[in-house]
Amino acid sequence: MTTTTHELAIEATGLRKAYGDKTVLDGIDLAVPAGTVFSLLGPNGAGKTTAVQILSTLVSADAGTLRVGGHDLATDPQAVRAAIGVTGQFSAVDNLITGEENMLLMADLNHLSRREGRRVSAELLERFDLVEAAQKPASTYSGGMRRRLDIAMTLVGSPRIIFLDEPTTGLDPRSRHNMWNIIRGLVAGGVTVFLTTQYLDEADQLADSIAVLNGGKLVAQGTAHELKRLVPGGHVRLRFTGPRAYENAASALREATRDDESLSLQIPSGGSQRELRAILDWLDSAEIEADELTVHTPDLDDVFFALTSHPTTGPATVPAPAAAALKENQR
Ligand SMILES: Nc1ncnc2c1ncn2[C@@H]1O[C@H](COP(=O)(O)OP(=O)(O)OP(=O)(O)O)[C@@H](O)[C@H]1O
Repeated sequence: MTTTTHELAIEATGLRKAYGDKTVLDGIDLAVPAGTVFSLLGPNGAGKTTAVQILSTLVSADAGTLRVGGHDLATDPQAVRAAIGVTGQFSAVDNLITGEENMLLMADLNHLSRREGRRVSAELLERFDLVEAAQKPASTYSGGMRRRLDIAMTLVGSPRIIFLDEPTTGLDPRSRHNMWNIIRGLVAGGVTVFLTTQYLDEADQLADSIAVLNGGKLVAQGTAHELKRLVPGGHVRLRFTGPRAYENAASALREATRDDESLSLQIPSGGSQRELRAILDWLDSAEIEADELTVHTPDLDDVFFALTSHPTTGPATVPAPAAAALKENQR
């Protein structure tokens, strides 16, 4: 790590925003360490894009203390703008001109000299595999190429913080994986990435830290691992080939859920080494042999559904035992 958690690239305290009588962000606190990927998740209309628009100076907040790149958003938006790059759902790519012309236009907007602009454009077109397409109009580009060009254009100004608003929506699996590698490359170079996404596997793959937005509040925050521990659903599954062993095990393991058809038992478990050892020790001492043991941990889909199933109830959607589990986990 080249950074410490003391260096926060993005800091928000009490961020509020309402449109008319609709409160979109109802007092949000965020802390994103420099050089990490932070992912904001939430259902459609939760306010993810609004958060990006505010933090990137495009829209003003109603309240809150906000710092981006060490600069106060209220007093020094110009410095914030110089430190960040934004690629959104509505791309900055001009379809009527070529990829290279788009890049050079960006270089002009960033006040690079003609020579420096050409050098940076060529380097980025190469890095994002767009050299062959560089002389063709952007209107002929595929969705994946357009996103790559969009990010390349964002990087012309060498931002240290990048906001990526749903960067892989609509891309095929290969292009999504390409984009993930690009994001990993950016972070390896020390860039901080603020990512909004509706793809939970994307947050799982990329994010150091994830926050779930629902009903105007952050209903959970933590690593993917911590969030997965918030929801029940983790279990160990024991499968037996013979009905005798199955019945013996079922009558002894009272908390297990039976599946008589597949002769399997499901035991609630967080999947820790200690819990697995206890189950194995118990099987040994009861002289019962399971034919298969599998561990199921909840995935981010389980977490998302559990935390965002009540659109209007706000933070109370985090079940108390789950909140305790997270606290325990963070100790
Ligand atoms: N300029 C605006 N004027 C009025 N309402 C707005 C405006 N911009 C956003 N909203 C409302 O604020 C809410 C949050 O919108 P936002 O686009 O931030 O959500 P989102 O989480 O990014 O959704 P999605 O995943 O669908 O992109 C929505 O109800 C939206 O209709």
